[in-house]
Amino acid sequence: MNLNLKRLYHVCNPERACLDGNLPSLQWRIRCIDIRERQGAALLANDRAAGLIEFPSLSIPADLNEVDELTRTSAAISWVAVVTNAHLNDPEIGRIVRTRCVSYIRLPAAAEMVAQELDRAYEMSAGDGSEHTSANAGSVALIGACAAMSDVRAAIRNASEHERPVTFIGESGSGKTLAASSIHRGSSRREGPFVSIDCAAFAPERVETELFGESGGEEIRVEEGNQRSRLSMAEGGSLYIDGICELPLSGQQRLADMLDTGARNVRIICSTHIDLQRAADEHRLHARLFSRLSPDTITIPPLRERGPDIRLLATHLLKSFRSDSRHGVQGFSVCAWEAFDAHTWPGNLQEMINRIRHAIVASDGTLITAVDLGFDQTASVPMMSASGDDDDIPEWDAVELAIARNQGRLDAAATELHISRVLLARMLASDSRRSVATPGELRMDSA
Ligand SMILES: Nc1ncnc2c1ncn2[C@@H]1O[C@H](COP(=O)(O)OP(=O)(O)OP(=O)(O)O)[C@@H](O)[C@H]1O
Repeated sequence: MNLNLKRLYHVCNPERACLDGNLPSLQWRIRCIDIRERQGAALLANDRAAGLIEFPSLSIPADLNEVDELTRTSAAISWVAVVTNAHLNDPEIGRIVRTRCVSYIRLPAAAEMVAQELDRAYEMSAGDGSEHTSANAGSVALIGACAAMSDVRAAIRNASEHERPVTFIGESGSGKTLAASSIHRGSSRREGPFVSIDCAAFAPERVETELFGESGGEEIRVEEGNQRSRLSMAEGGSLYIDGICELPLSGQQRLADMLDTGARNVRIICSTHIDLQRAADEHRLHARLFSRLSPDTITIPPLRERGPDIRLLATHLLKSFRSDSRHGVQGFSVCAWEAFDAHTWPGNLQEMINRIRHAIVASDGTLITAVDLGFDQTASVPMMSASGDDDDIPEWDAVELAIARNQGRLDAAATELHISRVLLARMLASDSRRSVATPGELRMDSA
């Protein structure tokens, strides 16, 4: 027996369930939960588990109380709803889907898509919580799977192999400091110090001294208190100069001199949120420093342009911080995902971290909602599902004819109607004329 099977609870009315052909059979141990036989008992998920609620097979509204109770009491399971458009417009189903489920699948849905959604839900489930960590996000690797972040990682790897100054360009909170430290950690200087200075944090007359030390002297002491300059602290390692355009031009000139002569054993990494050419044109970047920095720049994309990485990062951050939760937060609800996707993230990763940390403490359930995350409301956000648009739905007369012509065989009828068998089964299950259906053919085997 394969002990590594993933647990899936399939909640449905087995007589009307239509997903049997579309559930992943490999790697999963599926248990069918007959909604008619449940009497309020919670499902205990000591291990990780995903759950699938097949709404089209249920009696609506009769079964909704049971589903509400089940998802409330079995919140350790990552629930995925299977719905039709009509279900999404039902206020009670909409509430359950938005606040208790981590995602939903709109019928018709391809088997691969169902498997993908269940995998994702399973990854989010926490089981007994043994994998909870309280990692500091500042110490984590640069997370991201989108093409732009793959390019960034490749550029970082490349920059780790040479000693030329590198400049990161990106919005506030997008990950420039983390990327700079990644270069240092990947370079031959990794055993040396990684020192940073935020030029915007000092008054213009102060920042140069902080960076280089007292002018004219040994460039060691920056003030009476024996404090060393950042350059001397970074000796043998890397110096990250955050906000290079905020360094006064005289300081930029000194930095260009230093790079020209190679006088210090310090690798220079800079960052700015504006384009270098523009900064030079506007005389915010010294011409000589511009020619030193411009050959090696790496642009960090804003979070709003990273597509699916937004969910990847949110999931990662939640795992990092959820041990702070009083209620054993397990994941995000559908409305939270929708809010994530709709938001423009002006504060980028830093904003996401702040929102998730706040939500973990604020949440009084096991799923974080849009409101927990500090988003105003959820109603205006359009519902989005993992599945694509519906097939063209055939007229009822055509459905009845096709079923009659094929002696009740749904596969053959669906082929004739040019729709998926799932859609046909769903139409039969959800319409009052479903007496034409042959329920026996739609049975879901329990495992
Ligand atoms: N791709 C990523 N994966 C994981 N964590 C990230 C990623 N990018 C940024 N972070 C985290 O987000 C936070 C903000 O990132 P960081 O400080 O590097 O941004 P920044 O661009 O330097 O911000 P600022 O311009 O305000 O200095 C940090 O805690 C960092 O560890």
